[in-house]
Amino acid sequence: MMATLPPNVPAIQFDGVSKVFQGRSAVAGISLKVPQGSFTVLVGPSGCGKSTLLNMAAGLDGPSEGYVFVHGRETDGPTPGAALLFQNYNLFPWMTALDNVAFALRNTGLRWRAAREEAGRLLAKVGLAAYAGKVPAELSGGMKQRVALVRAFALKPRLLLLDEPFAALDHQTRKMMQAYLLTTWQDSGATVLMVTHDLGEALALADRVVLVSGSPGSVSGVIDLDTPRPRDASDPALRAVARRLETHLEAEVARGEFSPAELAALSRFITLPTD
Ligand SMILES: Nc1ncnc2c1ncn2[C@@H]1O[C@H](COP(=O)(O)OP(=O)(O)OP(=O)(O)O)[C@@H](O)[C@H]1O
Repeated sequence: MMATLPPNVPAIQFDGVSKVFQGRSAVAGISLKVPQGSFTVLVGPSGCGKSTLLNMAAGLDGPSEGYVFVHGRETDGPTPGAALLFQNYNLFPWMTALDNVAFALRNTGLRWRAAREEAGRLLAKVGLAAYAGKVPAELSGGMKQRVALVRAFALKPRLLLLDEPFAALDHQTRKMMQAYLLTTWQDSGATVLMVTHDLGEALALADRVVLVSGSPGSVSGVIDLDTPRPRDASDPALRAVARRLETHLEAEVARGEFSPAELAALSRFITLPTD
């Protein structure tokens, strides 16, 4: 069991963090606090260092300068209690979807039988009851991603690091997975740090949107959202935040931080879907 932290200690703190790869700076001078239990979303153009920040929070890589603290401790190797979800699933290829999830549940202390029952219930929640007995090679990319998210939550992480987890999903499945993520996060008390290229998704889910821009990347804006969820696209408070985001991004284009094509790709989503 992990010790309870005083509530004012951030789940993640980047303190003056820079990262250099082969002489090239990926991020520079990042100072950012991710509050415990928050849902924080990183948004920014391709190559500004969002995945680099997630990797450092996961303890898979260390900063070249500055400090990364997770749950009050400086990172030094894989972060205990953190689950990472990238786009490449990382499911065990020889195990069925059910056993991939049950295996994670076993790590939380359940016996196989109870773990399999619970895994079946969780897979049903994301529309995969009929696919529980399939191995990953028999599943579509979107299905594998759903299994991977269910498995990540089954580990009961204190910190969930998500790198564009829904990018490969169709609109309907994406909505379902966003709803699943939101309710599971609300029930778990975990901290979520998620990268997305979809501003509508950021507005629908986040407590806090962190804008990263430039090369090397740095934090160019932080927008807090406190409108209740599920969020309504016609809510004037949400509209106001969407406008602030748009204004911010337009200023970034004017400064050459984003290309107009990148802005167009981001803003495609800024109008919140109504369903
Ligand atoms: N292991 C590595 N070795 C060398 N360069 C790297 C490595 N990881 C990242 N980089 C470089 O660091 C910069 C930031 O990469 P990163 O993947 O963090 O950006 P990103 O914002 O997540 O991009 P995207 O939105 O396209 O996924 C890029 O220039 C990338 O090429």
